[in-house]
Amino acid sequence: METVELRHLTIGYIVKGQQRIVVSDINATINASELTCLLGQNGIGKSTLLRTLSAFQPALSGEIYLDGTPLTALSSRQLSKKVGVVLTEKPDVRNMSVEEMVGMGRSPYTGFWGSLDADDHQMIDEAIRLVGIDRLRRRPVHTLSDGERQKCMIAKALAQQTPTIYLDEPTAFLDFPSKVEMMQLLRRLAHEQQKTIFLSTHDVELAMQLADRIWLMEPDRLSIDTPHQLAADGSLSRFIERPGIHFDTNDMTIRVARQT
Ligand SMILES: Nc1ncnc2c1ncn2[C@@H]1O[C@H](COP(=O)(O)OP(=O)(O)OP(=O)(O)O)[C@@H](O)[C@H]1O
Repeated sequence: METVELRHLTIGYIVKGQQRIVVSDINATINASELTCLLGQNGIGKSTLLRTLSAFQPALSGEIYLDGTPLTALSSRQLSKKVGVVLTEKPDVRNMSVEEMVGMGRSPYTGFWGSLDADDHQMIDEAIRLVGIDRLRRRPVHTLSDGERQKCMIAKALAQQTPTIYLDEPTAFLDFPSKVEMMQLLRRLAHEQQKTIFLSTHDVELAMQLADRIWLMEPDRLSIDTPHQLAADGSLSRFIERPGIHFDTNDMTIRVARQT
């Protein structure tokens, strides 16, 4: 069980020598055995947070602890055995098959050029089966559709067999049933394998139904609670409701008015 703890974490960028703070002083915990969904409007800082948690970019200040160990104390090899990451960047690969790409998830254990043993192959097969891309396994990754590639990159993170997985908009390109299946799979992995799963999404209705906990990022605050509690205290209405968009807090559904 791995728990992620953020202490006084300030995230953002250095632009022309000046700090550009995106979110300041985050104090929070991401729990193991839970699916946690990060919601917030465009440009609010979701990717920045995920990249900072994954050590792809430095925090401006504060600390991130992975099961009590500061993230900055871990080597990249140690980190790759603890945290699997699926970001939105397209992988820059040619002539690598889906099976080989998913196999790259095993590289923390085998080394980049290391050979895969029977256990590795079993984990690769299992990851491919779980995300439902068996028929794509021999296809070159650069020929996949956006949704197919997204599933492939999620399978790679699953093959990595880490206790923590961060995903930036993992359902963005998926068709509707695939979005549901992917979120259900990630929820199941959190519950059955005690994984810590933290993902950003714009699929608000799915997050409300399937997340154990929601992080709602807004310009002046970060609210963290169960979907029901965030509905009950008005946070989700504040985030969702606009003229012509109504959020029903009781059954947690969104209704959209026809304008004409
Ligand atoms: N390299 C960068 N340098 C400076 N500012 C950046 C950089 N990358 C992103 N930003 C800014 O940081 C803020 C947060 O961006 P981020 O990508 O984290 O938002 P997001 O919540 O993931 O948005 P979206 O839902 O649109 O993907 C935005 O104002 C963005 O313009």
